[in-house]
Amino acid sequence: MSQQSLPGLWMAGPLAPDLVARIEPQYQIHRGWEIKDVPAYLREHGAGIRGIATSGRFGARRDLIESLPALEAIISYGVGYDPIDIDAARERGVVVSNTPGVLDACVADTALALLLSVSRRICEADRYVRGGHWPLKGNFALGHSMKGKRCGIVGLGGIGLQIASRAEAFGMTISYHNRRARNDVPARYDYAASVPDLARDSDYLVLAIPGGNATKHLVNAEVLQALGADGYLINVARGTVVDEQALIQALQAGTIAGAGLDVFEHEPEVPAALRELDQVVLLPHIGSGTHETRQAMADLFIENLHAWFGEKRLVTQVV
Ligand SMILES: NC(=O)C1=CN([C@@H]2O[C@H](COP(=O)(O)OP(=O)(O)OC[C@H]3O[C@@H](n4cnc5c(N)ncnc54)[C@H](O)[C@@H]3O)[C@@H](O)[C@H]2O)C=CC1
Ligand SMILES: O=C(O)C(=O)COP(=O)(O)O
Repeated sequence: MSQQSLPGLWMAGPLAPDLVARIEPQYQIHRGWEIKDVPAYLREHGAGIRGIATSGRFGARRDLIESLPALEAIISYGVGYDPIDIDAARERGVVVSNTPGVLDACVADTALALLLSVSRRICEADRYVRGGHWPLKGNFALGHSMKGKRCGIVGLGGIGLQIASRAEAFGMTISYHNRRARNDVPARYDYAASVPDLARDSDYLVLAIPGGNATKHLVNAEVLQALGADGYLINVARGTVVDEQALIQALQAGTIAGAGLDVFEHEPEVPAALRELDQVVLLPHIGSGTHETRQAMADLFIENLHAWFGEKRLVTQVV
């Protein structure tokens, strides 16, 4: 096939090089982030662009979706699709896929790593040894045991359920908040009708809910107050779910005990006020960041891509 007759793909940002190398022979890739004059480029090439290849980071805005007349499908890498304008896609009859399921275990592992780190003060203790404080100041301060503590999960979906089973293995009890109670989860998981209610009854409030407008600042000053001075916040969801300024104030005032955060409101920028706090563990959005999981995500992304352009179907369809 000549390059011209391959399906055209608008790539919204630099996806993993090995993924791009795998699809490059079968698609004509337009590297959107490298194009200076997008309107002029689209006037010339737009008619051949049938797909957008993107991720939960790069998204797909309404203006891009509306400016591609031949667009059929948005294929996204990652499960979260909050920066993809789903309404715009639906209005245009454009289908959207993501990569759910294959990353659940990995992201749940990250959540548990954060739970352990804040409870046992692992990162602080590491800094204590490296800083040469041990011989001078003696034994390090005590942490908290996770056994017997209450783990409240906001968003009991694919990732949330894997967090629940791991937390149970550490001897924790599980409660959760979703829009509705689930009847397909263990009956011992208590349902809380609101996030403040869940926070009030939790020692650890763990966020595993989608981002976007519907969940923006769901965790605010009221929720943090409800979590209380002995409570910890763990966020492996999206930075936008938490009012970051309210979180900083709660941590500085000791309204909550600490936080473990993989995601931030304006990542990769992380407020200096958070970086200064010892009781906070900060990760650079590595929830799904293992070789194995990224490979599985790339495989599912490519399955969706080929399924759409080969058979007009998607394996994991959002809309
Ligand atoms: N830190 C990281 O690297 C990663 C973060 N994520 C984030 O985790 C999120 C969850 O992923 P999955 O578990 O695969 O999704 P999922 O769709 O399986 O689960 C989400 C759960 O949240 C619930 N929910 C959705 N909106 C809600 C609302 N407004 N109020 C209450 N409950 C609500 C749903 O009913 C569902 O049970 C993703 O959307 C993504 O933003 C996902 C992968 C990696
Ligand atoms: O799948 C998701 O939603 C993710 O957050 C995955 O992380 P990434 O954006 O691929 O680093």
